[in-house]
Amino acid sequence: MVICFRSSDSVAFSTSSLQHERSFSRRRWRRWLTSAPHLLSGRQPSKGFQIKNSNGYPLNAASLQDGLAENLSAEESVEKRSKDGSKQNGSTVSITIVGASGDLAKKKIFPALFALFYEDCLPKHFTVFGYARSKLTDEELRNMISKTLTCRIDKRENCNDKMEQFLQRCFYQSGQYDSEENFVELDQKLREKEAGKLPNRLFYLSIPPNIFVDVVRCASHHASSPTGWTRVIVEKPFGRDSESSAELTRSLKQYLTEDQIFRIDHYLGKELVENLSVLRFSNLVFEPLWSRKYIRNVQLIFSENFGTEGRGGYFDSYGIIRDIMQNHLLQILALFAMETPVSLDAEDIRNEKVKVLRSMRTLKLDDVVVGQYKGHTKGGKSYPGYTDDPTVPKCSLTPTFAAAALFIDNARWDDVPFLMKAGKALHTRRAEIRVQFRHVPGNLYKRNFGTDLDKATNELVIRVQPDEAIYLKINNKIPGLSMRLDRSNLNLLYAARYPREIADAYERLLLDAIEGERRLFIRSDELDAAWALFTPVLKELEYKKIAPELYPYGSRGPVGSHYLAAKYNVRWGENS
Ligand SMILES: NC(=O)C1=CN([C@@H]2O[C@H](COP(=O)(O)OP(=O)(O)OC[C@H]3O[C@@H](n4cnc5c(N)ncnc54)[C@H](OP(=O)(O)O)[C@@H]3O)[C@@H](O)[C@H]2O)C=CC1
Ligand SMILES: O=C1O[C@H](COP(=O)(O)O)[C@@H](O)[C@H](O)[C@H]1O
Repeated sequence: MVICFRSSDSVAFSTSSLQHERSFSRRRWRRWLTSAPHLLSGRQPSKGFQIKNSNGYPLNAASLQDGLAENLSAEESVEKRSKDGSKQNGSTVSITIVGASGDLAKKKIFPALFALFYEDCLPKHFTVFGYARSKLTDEELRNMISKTLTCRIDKRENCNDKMEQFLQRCFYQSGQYDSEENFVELDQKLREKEAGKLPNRLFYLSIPPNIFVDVVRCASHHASSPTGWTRVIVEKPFGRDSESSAELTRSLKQYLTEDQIFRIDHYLGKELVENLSVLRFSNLVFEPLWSRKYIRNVQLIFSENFGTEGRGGYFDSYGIIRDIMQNHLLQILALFAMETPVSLDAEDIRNEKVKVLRSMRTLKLDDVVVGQYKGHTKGGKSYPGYTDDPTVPKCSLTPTFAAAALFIDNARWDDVPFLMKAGKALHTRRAEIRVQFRHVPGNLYKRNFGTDLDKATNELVIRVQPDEAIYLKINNKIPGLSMRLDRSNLNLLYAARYPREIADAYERLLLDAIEGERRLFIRSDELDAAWALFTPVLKELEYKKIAPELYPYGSRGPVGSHYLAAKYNVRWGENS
């Protein structure tokens, strides 16, 4: 039996307005109950055994018992807790991917839904709808997505059967994004498939941002669930600056409440980013060191070894700061630097993230370096420059690389540089967090390190991708009769420790959205704080027409980033 037991599994039993829905799926209840027979028998669990959600909260056993006391089966008990508590013939979830013909839908969303289906993590009754302007039949949609579905290396059993079963649950509706009529048609099709069950509806906006609001208007007027929940996943970019982001939020909130909006940042769904809080808050050896007292600097590094080919049209009006720094890297920074949340509830975590973001110093132009890749020939192969893309203006000043020094003006992080670096068309593909610790005061072994004491400091590296790993650089003695020191890694390499494929970030996030878990989605005040930090410098770069430093495709990026780091006595981590 495949057990769908993820690290973000959660039970929302809080009574706050944002959290009062019962977000725990029936299938997962059933599995937990099966794995905890004492709950059914009424026997006390053996010492040390406690059912918990992934956030570490004990399950509200009393609530479970309530249902059981009425002689309801576990499943019926959960059913009874469903939103309207009515005696409907079960509930169903319809997932509509708006922009189903697009790159993200094909590359990530359909494959993630299939992976969830394969793992038995989707509700028993679910339907997937593709919606876009392209004229496709159900069969054509199935054919299109079947090409992108894969089974994990270690999960191939019945793969073809499972794919077929999944595809049979996929349907297509062609329509315009601003046509009320077309959304009425979608609603009719959704109703048909929902077949009288309590309908819950999730819309995934996998479309260019200029049509978000049209879709939300039409969907909320004509295709939202009449009795169940309706949620909307919104893809980035959430605006270009503070004003446009606030405007987007205002427009969406004409039709949706904040708790219906799931702003996705897929980096928050990555395994090693999820693990950040676990590493920090559940290991005594780290949390006490997590401050200016012991940490010299923190580096957040993103690099890709390919350019913007094929996405130049989108990229040129955003650039790397908006594409990567303002969202992915800043979200990681907030999780890294936040104070201990009151609990692992979504609102408690997001409250702490907002506090960090609001304590940050607005970024200044002096603390930013921008670059743009140029064409390069290596080993007889030619790589195009950014402006060689026909969808990019020849005179574009859009940065494809940026480095920035950020500061958090609070007691914990006062004066600690948080250096960010993000770039396209660099020498390697990598995302990592590097924490460089201070020197050991009065180090007895300092003579053994020569003059460069920086080389002797500890460094913790959290490699988000590829080859997920957490390693700590330490000093040790080389075995032998002389006293010679060496640098070694205490290394948790995920591939060695957990020899199974790591789930894609979109799987975790889709499942969370289906279950109403908001912890990994961006709240509007977080977004405002993130834009407040970057908007002035983005405007200044554009207003002053700052020319980016050119760097060759496949290189390590502009040397300017090293000067920026040096200004704060920082050396970028190895290989970056
Ligand atoms: N692709 C990626 O890797 C990532 C994408 N995103 C975001 O996800 C969203 C979707 O991305 P992606 O799939 O790449 O986008 P696409 O450009 O592939 O667009 C998705 C679909 O939207 C429709 N569409 C495209 N352009 C227009 C237009 N100008 N007016 C109306 N409809 C249009 C097309 O469908 P049809 O013509 O059939 O209606 C297209 O298939 C975007 O917001 C993007 O920023 C975020 C992270 C990564
Ligand atoms: O959001 C984005 O992310 C991708 C990188 O995602 P990854 O999961 O492959 O690391 C990036 O290529 C793209 O430009 C950006 O919009």
